[in-house]
Amino acid sequence: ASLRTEFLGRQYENPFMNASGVHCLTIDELEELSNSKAGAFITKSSTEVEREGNPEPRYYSTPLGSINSMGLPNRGFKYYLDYVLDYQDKHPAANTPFFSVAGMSIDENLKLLRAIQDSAFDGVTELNLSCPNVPGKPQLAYDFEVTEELLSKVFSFFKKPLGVKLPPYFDFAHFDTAASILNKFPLAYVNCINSVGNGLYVDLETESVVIKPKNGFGGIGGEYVKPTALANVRGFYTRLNSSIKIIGTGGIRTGQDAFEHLLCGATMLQVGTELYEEGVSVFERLLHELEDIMNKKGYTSIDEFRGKLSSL
Ligand SMILES: CC(C)(C)CCc1c(C(=O)O)[nH]c(=O)[nH]c1=O
Repeated sequence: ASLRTEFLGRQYENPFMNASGVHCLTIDELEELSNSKAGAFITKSSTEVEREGNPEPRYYSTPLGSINSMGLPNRGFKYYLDYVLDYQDKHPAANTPFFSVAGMSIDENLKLLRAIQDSAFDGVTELNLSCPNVPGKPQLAYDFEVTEELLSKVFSFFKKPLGVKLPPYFDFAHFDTAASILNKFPLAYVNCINSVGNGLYVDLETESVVIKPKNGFGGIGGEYVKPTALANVRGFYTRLNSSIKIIGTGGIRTGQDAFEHLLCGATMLQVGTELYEEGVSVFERLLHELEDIMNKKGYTSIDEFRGKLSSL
């Protein structure tokens, strides 16, 4: 079986990549991804100015996944733009890494995207819509009016391939409303899902939370979130114009999880918690496990089953 994947007119050896935020903060980490079996990779969401992020502990592994409140630590926009432009020069034949942006305000997002538009960057840009809104209002992607306003402004000048990273939705009315807004724009893809917001993990022995920021509240990843991730992949796959592709993120720990995301309609697959736990060798394991499942089922390519989930 072949895992070759076409995405936005580019050919990838396989659909696997890191989830933004995991193993992609420094050039060393990015280079390790570049030299791994991952089919593609993406930078940590960046802001204009370097950020230290929240006090530690801010990430905690649990038996079933992870909880994090990193606080958007990153080396600053220029660090990552310099890296991807240098990568383009050094690897002219390879696919350029994806570039993730998470401004702390609408204006900052517009400023960063304008800089990308005006640069020589020829890759794919991911706009993290889990970025904060004005205090007292929910994250951007849960504020439909502001999301539509932002995307209208973005697409008035941004002409390079752009996807959006979405938090999970849990109500069909939200799937419908979000999809009706996203369908208005020439988006390259939606990436479902970001971590499940504001979970809480309790340590029985210490009778305390396990991360310092936000009194222990943080985004949940790993096995906990796979059913929600699959629902969001499927929910948008069945609602969006076929020109808007899906990246599946959330709960991918085995080749089986990867197969399920593809069956629900995903094209690329992002790995977060499992990559954090296992390191970049996770990609070799995942692609072999996915290949084995495809061989057992008699599939020679992913196109034969992508999106073909049956209803009963
Ligand atoms: C939550 C934000 C800090 C606004 C964005 C960065 C981010 C973080 C983070 O840097 O805390 N963690 C996640 O699981 N997803 C994210 O999108």
